[in-house]
Amino acid sequence: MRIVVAIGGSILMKEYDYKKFQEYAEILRFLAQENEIFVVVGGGKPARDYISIVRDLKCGEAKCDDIGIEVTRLNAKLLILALKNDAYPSVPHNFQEAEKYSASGKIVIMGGTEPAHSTDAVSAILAEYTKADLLINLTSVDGMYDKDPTNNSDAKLIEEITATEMLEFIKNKDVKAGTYEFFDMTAIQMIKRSSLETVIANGNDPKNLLKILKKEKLGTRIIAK
Ligand SMILES: Nc1ncnc2c1ncn2[C@@H]1O[C@H](COP(=O)(O)OP(=O)(O)O)[C@@H](O)[C@H]1O
Ligand SMILES: O=c1ccn([C@@H]2O[C@H](COP(=O)(O)OP(=O)(O)O)[C@@H](O)[C@H]2O)c(=O)[nH]1
Repeated sequence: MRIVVAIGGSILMKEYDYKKFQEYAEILRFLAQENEIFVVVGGGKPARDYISIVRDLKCGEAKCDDIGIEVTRLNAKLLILALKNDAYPSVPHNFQEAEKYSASGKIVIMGGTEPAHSTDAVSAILAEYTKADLLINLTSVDGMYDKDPTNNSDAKLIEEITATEMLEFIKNKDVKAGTYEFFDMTAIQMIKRSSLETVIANGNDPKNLLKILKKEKLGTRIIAK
């Protein structure tokens, strides 16, 4: 299968330590034996720290996004280093390069591409661009909830949701650099228009990737309609 995996920056850069990169490298290496794998890496707290400096410098949101992209690319480079020869050595700047690099047979790891969306959108566009069979979005919570589970103890996990319902749910969310809340509009629109089989799950345990591929009931499944 051809699989695009989005790993939230809040997962890889939670503790600023090598262990999570190493754990993901092992799981991705195993999956790559039977599947074609693309990974899109987010920015996490480092991205937000840099973005806040650019914002304070009054450079505008697009320049904030630009710096955020640089951080996602740095995080992608760290995962490439953890994967050693199993990953393509360069971080693609765009989807054409990502597809070209995958011809090497190695795992392609990318970060952001251009302003005004998040790496969730990059992973959905990449999945459409490469006609992937599955898009997996690994985040810091178990999936999509009916409200932010970090601030609401009574938040309930949504096991299945249509892309249309998701668009309705997030339509008033903030789209400033660094705050593409939970899942961004572009990502959902791509999932819908390309009928991308999509699962959102908790990436704190990399082994959840294996459970998803074994079709275990996990996280939130997005029905692309
Ligand atoms: N409806 C929701 N369902 C799940 N998480 C949500 C929701 N609304 C807001 N969030 C917040 O979104 C966070 C995950 O998004 P984000 O911090 O961007 O992580 P990632 O690094 O995966 O992109 C969660 O920690 C949660 O607090
Ligand atoms: O294609 C992209 C990817 C990322 N970003 C910027 O980089 C930040 C970090 O990316 P993301 O939010 O996806 O990281 P994560 O949510 O995983 O921390 C985003 O908030 C945007 O400001 C962007 O402008 N274009």
